[in-house]
Amino acid sequence: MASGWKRFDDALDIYSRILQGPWEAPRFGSMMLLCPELTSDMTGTKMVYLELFGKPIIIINDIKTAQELLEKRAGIYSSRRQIRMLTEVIGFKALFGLMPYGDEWRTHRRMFRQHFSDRNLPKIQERILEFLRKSLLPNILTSPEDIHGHVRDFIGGLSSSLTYGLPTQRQNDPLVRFAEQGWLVINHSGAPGRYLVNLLSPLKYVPEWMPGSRFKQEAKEMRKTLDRLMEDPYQATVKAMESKAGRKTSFVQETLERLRDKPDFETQARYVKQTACQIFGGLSETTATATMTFILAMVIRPDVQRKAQEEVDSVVGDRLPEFADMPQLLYLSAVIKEALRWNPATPLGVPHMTSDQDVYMGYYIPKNCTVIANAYSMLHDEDFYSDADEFKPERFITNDGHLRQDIPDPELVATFGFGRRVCPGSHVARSMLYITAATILSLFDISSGVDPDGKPVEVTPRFAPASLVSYV
Ligand code: HEM
Repeated sequence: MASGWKRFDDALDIYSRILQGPWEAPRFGSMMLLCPELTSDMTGTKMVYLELFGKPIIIINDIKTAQELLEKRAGIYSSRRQIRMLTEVIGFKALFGLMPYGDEWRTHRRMFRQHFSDRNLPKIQERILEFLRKSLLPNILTSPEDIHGHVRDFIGGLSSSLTYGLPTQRQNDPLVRFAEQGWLVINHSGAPGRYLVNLLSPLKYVPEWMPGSRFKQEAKEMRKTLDRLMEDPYQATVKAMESKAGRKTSFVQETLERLRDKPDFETQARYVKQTACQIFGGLSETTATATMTFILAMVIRPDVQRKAQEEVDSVVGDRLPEFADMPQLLYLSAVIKEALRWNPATPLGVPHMTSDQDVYMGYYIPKNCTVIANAYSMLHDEDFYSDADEFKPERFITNDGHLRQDIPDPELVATFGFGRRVCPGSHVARSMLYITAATILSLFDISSGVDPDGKPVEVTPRFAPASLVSYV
C-alpha cells in the first residue's frame, strides 16, 4: 500500500513538470489538430501537451522524439484511440488500421503483410504496370484536364483489383465509386468537431427520440453503407472463386486458399474480409494525394520537370519505363522524396495512443494519451530542409551527384508513420509513385493549361487538410 502511494506521489510530481515543460496549448484542441504548421510554429518546441475535454494529447514535432517514443518504446505507444461514433454508435470495428493494439490487430496486420510482402512485390508491380498503361495513360490522353479523376480511377481500380481481383471499368467504376463513398463515411465519423459523441462519451446513451439524437439515425444509414462496403466485393470474389470464371489473383483469393484447411477457417475468413476492407482506405486517398502533389510540383517547377524528363529519356530511350529502370533515375528519386516531404499525404500521421503510463526526459505521459506524430512539422524542419516551403529536389543531392545521406529521407522517415503501426503498404506506394511519375514524364509535358483568353492559368499551391489526409 505504502509503495502504491509513493508511486502515485511520484506521478503527481512528474505530472506537474509536464505543465512547466513542453509548451501547454490553450484548449482549442481540434482546431489545432487540423493545423500542423500552427502546432510547430506557435510553440517552437519538440513536444506539445494539450488536453481536449480532459483527454491528454501529445504532439511530437521532431523525428528523434518520435523515434524514441513510438519506435524504441513501441510496446507502450502502439495503440489507437477509438472513434466512438464509428465503433460504438455505428458499431463498425472491422478496420485493423484503427484497432487497439492487441492480438486481433496483430492477426489482421500479419495477414496483410503475408500477402503484401517483398516476395510478392514483383507480382504487385506487374498489376501496377497493367493499370497504369491500360487505364491511366489512355485516360490522360483522352482528357488531360480531368487528371484528378483519372488518378482516382487508376488507384481505385488498382486497389480493387489487388484486393478482390474483380474486373473494373477504366473510368467511374461503380465499385470504386462506392468504396470512395464508404470511406467518406468512415472519415466523417472521426472528423474533428463533427460528432460530439466522439468527445463526450455518455452521449452514446441518448435515446433516439430525444432532440439532438440525429446522429443515431445517421449512424444507422452509415452502418448500412459500411456493411455493403465490406460484404459486396468480398461476396462477389467468393462467387467468382467458386465459378473459377475469369478472376485474377488477389489478396482475398490467395489468402482464403492458403487458409482453407485451418480448423478455424470461418473466423479466419472473417479476418480476410475485414482486412480486405481496410486496404482500399489505406491505399487510395494517400497515394492519390502523393501522385497529385507530384503533378502540381511539375506544373509550378517546369525547370525541374525538364530535368527529370531528360533523365528519364536518357535512361529509358524510346520504350516505356520499367521497374528495373528505377535505380538509375537518381534525379527522379529526389523529386519523389521532395513531393512526399513538401506535402505529406497524412500531415499528422494516424494518431497513436499509449496503453500504459510512461516517463520521458522527466515528463510524465499518462496512459490512454493520444500521441500525434506531426509529420508536416518534421518534414518542414528548417534544421534539415532550408526554405522548407519551397519545392526543391536538389536538396536531396550532393554536389558530386549522389543522394544525400545526412538528412532524413522522407521515403523512410515520418511520411509513413512510426514503429509497429508504420504503414505496411509503403513499398507498394513507393513503387506506384516512381513508375507513375517516370511514365507520365516520358510521355507527357505537364502544365496548367490556358484560360479562355489563351493565357496560361496561374497556379498557386494550396493544400486542404480533410480529416487525416491532405488534399491537393
Ligand atoms: C503515399 C502513400 C501512403 C502514405 C503517405 C501512407 C501513410 C500511412 C500512415 C502515416 C499510416 C499510419 C502509421 C502510424 O500509425 O504510425 C499508415 C497506415 C496504414 N497504411 Fe499507409 N500510406 C500510404 C499508402 C498505403 C498503401 C499503398 C497501402 C496498402 C497497400 C497502405 C496501407 C496502410 C494500412 C493497412 C495502415 C494501417 C496500419 C496499422 O494500423 O497497423 N498505405 N499509412
